[in-house]
Amino acid sequence: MRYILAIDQGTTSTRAILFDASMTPVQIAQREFTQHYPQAGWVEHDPEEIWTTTVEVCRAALAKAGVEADQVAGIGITNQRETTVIWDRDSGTPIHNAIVWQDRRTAPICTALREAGHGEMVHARTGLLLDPYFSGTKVKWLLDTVPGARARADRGELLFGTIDSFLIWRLTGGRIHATDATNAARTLMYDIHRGAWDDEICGLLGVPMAMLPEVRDSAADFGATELDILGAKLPILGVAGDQQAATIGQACFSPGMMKSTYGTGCFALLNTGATPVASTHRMLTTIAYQLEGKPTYALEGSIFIAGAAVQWLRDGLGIIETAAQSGELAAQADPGQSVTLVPAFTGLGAPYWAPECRGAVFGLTRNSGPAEFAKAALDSVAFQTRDLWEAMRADWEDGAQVVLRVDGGMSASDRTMQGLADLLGAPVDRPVMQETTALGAAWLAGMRAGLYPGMQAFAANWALDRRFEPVMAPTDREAAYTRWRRAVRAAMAF
Ligand SMILES: Nc1ncnc2c1ncn2[C@@H]1O[C@H](COP(=O)(O)OP(=O)(O)O)[C@@H](O)[C@H]1O
Ligand SMILES: O=P(O)(O)OC[C@H](O)CO
Repeated sequence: MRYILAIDQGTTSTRAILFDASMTPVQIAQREFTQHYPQAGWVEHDPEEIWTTTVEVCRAALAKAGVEADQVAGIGITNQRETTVIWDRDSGTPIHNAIVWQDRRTAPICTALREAGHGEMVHARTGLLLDPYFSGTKVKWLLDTVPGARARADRGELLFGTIDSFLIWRLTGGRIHATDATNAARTLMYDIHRGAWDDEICGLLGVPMAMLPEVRDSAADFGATELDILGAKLPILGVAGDQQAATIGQACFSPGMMKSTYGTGCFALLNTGATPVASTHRMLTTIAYQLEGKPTYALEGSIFIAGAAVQWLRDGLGIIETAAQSGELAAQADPGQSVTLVPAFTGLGAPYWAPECRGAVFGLTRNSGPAEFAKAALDSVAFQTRDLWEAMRADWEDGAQVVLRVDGGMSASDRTMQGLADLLGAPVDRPVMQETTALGAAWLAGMRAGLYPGMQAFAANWALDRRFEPVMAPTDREAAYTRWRRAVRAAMAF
């Protein structure tokens, strides 16, 4: 029997999932790691902890499955995107903690670039907006702030990478400095049309191009692991950012297919085919995957708070003990109240891009209590998705035909998924296979290894668990959505 090992290095935990030759997950190991919040709005990870948890989970998944490393045909890596690491080329030692995608410290750099009139050029080339979310301004901050960093970077001593690159560098014993096109597309330094790093943007950010990894296809040869790490030299054959890997795992291979993943945040990607679509509604243009040198593009809407609103009910307000209780509590809400939560705890992402905005609750009465807060939190996820849905369908000519597939921890909530279908006025499909992100990475590697089938056979494997059909009256739907839009405007004005 031969296997594929998928590494899923996420924002809060590192996981390894072992898939067998029929693409079935047979074993999983997971480790949470420390979140560092040095100041309000700052989020860091220790790259050494990311590395040690990665090695631990790989070893643990193999050991629990009783599988020897030499039975593994290849490794696929998928990762939290945008999170930025800079390390020393010789020692492999990071010069600072990783700056996480959620970190807002570079908002002033973004404002300065925008005020200097660079926004349109950056958007046209990278498909992204000048927001602290993306890696480029994080690299600039590190080079400007860590003593001696810029001089070392200029001398060619330092390397930049997103988490995939850092893991590839470590796994291959410092031999390969590479990334894939989906991760490169999140850095703010990569021209998604030319498929090349952009020297003008790198110049604006003061990033020497020698620091940047080589960009490869998502299914490609990324070198082999050092023998002593897992007990065999295993080829790394697939790499993709986690939201792109989920798009692949959901088999959204045709234009018009959209996936939305509900974890801490929510990330929706709409496959738009071989031609990039420039958004006029503040969506991002990104690369869904790149195979045999050909990029397939997507429109993306990124929302920072989805399941995190449920965590807030649990940890902040203490009104539920488990995430799953949120649905039961919300079901008890008074239908006569319209309590609306704008969960802008870390600013608002797409389509508002308002890093300074903060959360707000509207429509409270003397009778508003835990049930109304729970309902408002779950509804906020559907409202935010509706914002993306409207923007993407307006951006894309065949918008009326979009098919939506959902996944992520919060898609387990039937109430939230029904609310979503109601608010979109469109069906929502939830697959049987919930490990879509790991599956996407595994498929890239397994296909490259010759163990897994090609795209069409893989797509035929996708199986529906449940379709949620809209049942809400259209007038109620539009009234609710209008209330949400008003609430967002008010929160932003505050
Ligand atoms: N049954 C549920 N109802 C509502 N929210 C849920 C439910 N189960 C999980 N969640 C939420 O989903 C999130 C976890 O999803 P996951 O995909 O593991 O996230 P991530 O990969 O971002 O850590 C948590 O924020 C949690 O609050
Ligand atoms: O690690 P996740 O699942 O929260 O995903 C993070 C995204 O890739 C950020 O863009």
